[in-house]
This record gives sequence, structure tokens and C-alpha cells, in this order.
Amino acid sequence: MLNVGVIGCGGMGRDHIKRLTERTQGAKVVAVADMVDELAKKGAAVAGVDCKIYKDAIDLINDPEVNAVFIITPGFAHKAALLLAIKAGKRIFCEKPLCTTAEDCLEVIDAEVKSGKHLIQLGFMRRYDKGYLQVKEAIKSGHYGEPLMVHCTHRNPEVGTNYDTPMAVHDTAIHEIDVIHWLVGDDFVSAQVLMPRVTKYSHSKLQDPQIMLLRTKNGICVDNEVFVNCKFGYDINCEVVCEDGAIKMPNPAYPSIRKNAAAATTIDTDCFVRFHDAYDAEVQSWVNDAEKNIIGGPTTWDGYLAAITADALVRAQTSGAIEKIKPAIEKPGFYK
Ligand SMILES: NC(=O)C1=CN([C@@H]2O[C@H](COP(=O)(O)OP(=O)(O)OC[C@H]3O[C@@H](n4cnc5c(N)ncnc54)[C@H](O)[C@@H]3O)[C@@H](O)[C@H]2O)C=CC1
Ligand SMILES: O=C1[C@@H](O)[C@H](O)[C@@H](O)[C@H](O)[C@H]1O
Repeated sequence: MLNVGVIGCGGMGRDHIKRLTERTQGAKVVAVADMVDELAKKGAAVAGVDCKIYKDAIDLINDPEVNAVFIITPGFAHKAALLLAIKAGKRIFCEKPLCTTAEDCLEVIDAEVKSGKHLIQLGFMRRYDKGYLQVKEAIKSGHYGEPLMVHCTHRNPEVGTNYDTPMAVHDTAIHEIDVIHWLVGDDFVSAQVLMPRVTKYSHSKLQDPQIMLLRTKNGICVDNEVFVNCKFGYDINCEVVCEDGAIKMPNPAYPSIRKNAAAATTIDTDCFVRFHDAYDAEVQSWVNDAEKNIIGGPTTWDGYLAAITADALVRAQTSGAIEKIKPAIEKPGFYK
């Protein structure tokens, strides 16, 4: 049994605690930590009566009963917890983004490589979504030729006023950055952002919507509409256009209802419902891999590649120019 300690008991933290407690085989949440007492208590209540509560992440990490750690704090707080958990040699599941800057990601890579053990899996759950997996299979089959273009939309119904323009990259588009790189098996080399007219539902610190453009080494062009106050639903789409056909990701199936001379189909309203099965699958696979002592999912290196792409997009948000993307180091042999 993997005894998991969860750091960060906000919305996503509690969702993972519920998953680990109710739907994951072979894992148990034995401790939680949150700097806000009330949230730590809420997290522990989801886990069950014998769950320990800590205020400081370090105390949870150093608890000998805890042999694996979930880091579900906001992105800016990931680095500190990651470095402590690596030092303690604990198996780690860290929510996206790995860190909010590429420099911080390099520090984490350095620490993991020096530890000599593969410890970290990143929460890029879309790699476990049935629809994306079907698209990947179709590309791999070779029946449709080489991918040329990828059209994506990442629409959220709304975001709070703490959500600003760079977060459209770090918090939201980071999912396409990772999943498209994984789908087409190619690295990004440049980034650009187009800023359309701003929706009346935005606020002074947020340019919404945005069109993010990425180009890969092999010349594949990706356009990603990020629209986080679209109002109508949580709407994730992806179409890969290849030389001999176009592959559109299926969305979860809902019935088409005919009423009042109109036909309507449900669109999900949040990521927790849309990616429910993908989150379950990523966590179950991380638990299963513990027995084999491997990290089978997205690694720290994937987190770094996503971070350099995100940094280029954030630069492009203000420069309006095409920004280059280049890793500062060669991929360490450790991750090959
Ligand atoms: N994969 C996905 O689709 C999603 C991933 N996330 C990721 O999950 C993480 C958390 O997001 P939310 O739960 O939405 O945020 P949140 O703000 O609701 O919760 C974060 C929690 O961490 C606690 N916290 C902050 N710093 C801490 C520290 N140093 N030690 C202990 N506790 C600390 C806060 O008190 C808060 O309770 C983020 O990395 C976010 O990007 C969030 C939503 C969906
Ligand atoms: O990760 C997530 C959130 O943090 C983010 O804020 C949303 O835009 C994403 O759709 C969701 O998957």
C-alpha cells in the first residue's frame, strides 16, 4: 500500500484526495498539509478519520509513514515542496505546471538527477484521456500521413479576478503545450500570440481571448484559442490535420435532445467532469508504477520543455513578435 501525503487541500487537492481514497487501488491518504487550517481539515475529512493534519509541508514530507507525496499547491509554490520531497527521497506526483519559470524547473531537474532516482510524475492528465489517446493511435497508425497542422480550443466558462494574462499560458495553455508535443512527437521551436478584441467579461489584468501559435522543429503549426470567459461551457477541442486525412478528437458522448424545435447536446462546465476518467487513470498508473519503481508518465524533463514554451508565449504576449524556444541544456541522459 502506498501511503500518500497530500500538500495543498484546495479544489484540486481535495479532488485528488477523494480519488485516492475512493477510486484508486493500492494507495491511501495518510496525511494532508495546508497552510490554511480550515482547508487542511476539509482535506482530512475527505480522506477519513485516521488522516494526520499538518500545517507545514516539511513536516508531512518528513513523516516516516508517508512514502509518497502529492504536491497540489499553486504553481509558484511547487519548487520549494519538490526540492524538499526530492531530498527526502519520496515518490512525487506534482500538479502542473512543474514550476512557473524554466530556471526553477532546471533547479528541480538538477536535484532529481543528483538524487539518482526517478521520483516525479507531472499532472498532465490529458495524456490519459481516451479522446487524445485515440488521436495519438490514429497518428501512429501512419494511415493519414504526417501531421501538418493542429487546431485547438481551450475554453473555460469563466475565471476569477486573480487570473491574469500570463496565467492563460502557465495555468491553461500549458495543457496543450504538453499534450500536442506528446501527440505529434515533436518539439516546439517558436511561439507567437495574437490578441483579438477583449470580451466584455474580462477585467483589466486579463487579455481574453488569445490565439497562441506554435511551430515545431518539423514545421507543424499549432493554433490554440484560449478563451477563459467564454461563458457557455468547458470546451476542449483538438483536430490534427495530416497529409491524407484530418483526425478530430472525440468529446465525451451526450445524447442530443430535441425540444421546442431545437436540438441540444450537453457541453461540460469544468475540467473535473470533462477529464474525470483521465485524472483517475493518471493517478492509478502512478500508483501501479510505484511497485516497479518507475515513473511511466510525464517527467520533470517534460515539465521543463513545457516551461520554456510557456516562457516564450508569455514573452510573445507583450512583444507581439515570434519568440524562439530553445532548451538551455541538452536533455540529460537520465531522462532518455
Ligand atoms: N490538471 C488540472 O486540470 C488541474 C490542475 N490544477 C493545479 O492544481 C494546483 C492547485 O490548484 P487549486 O487547487 O485550483 O488551487 P487552490 O488555490 O484552490 O488550492 C491551493 C491550496 O494550496 C495551499 N497552499 C499554498 N501554498 C502552500 C504551502 N506552501 N504549503 C501548504 N499549502 C499551501 C492553499 O492554502 C490552498 O488551499 C495548481 O498547480 C493547479 O495548476 C488545478 C486545477 C485543474
Ligand atoms: O488545469 C486547469 C486549471 O488550472 C486551469 O485554470 C484551466 O484553464 C484548465 O482548463 C484546467 O484543466
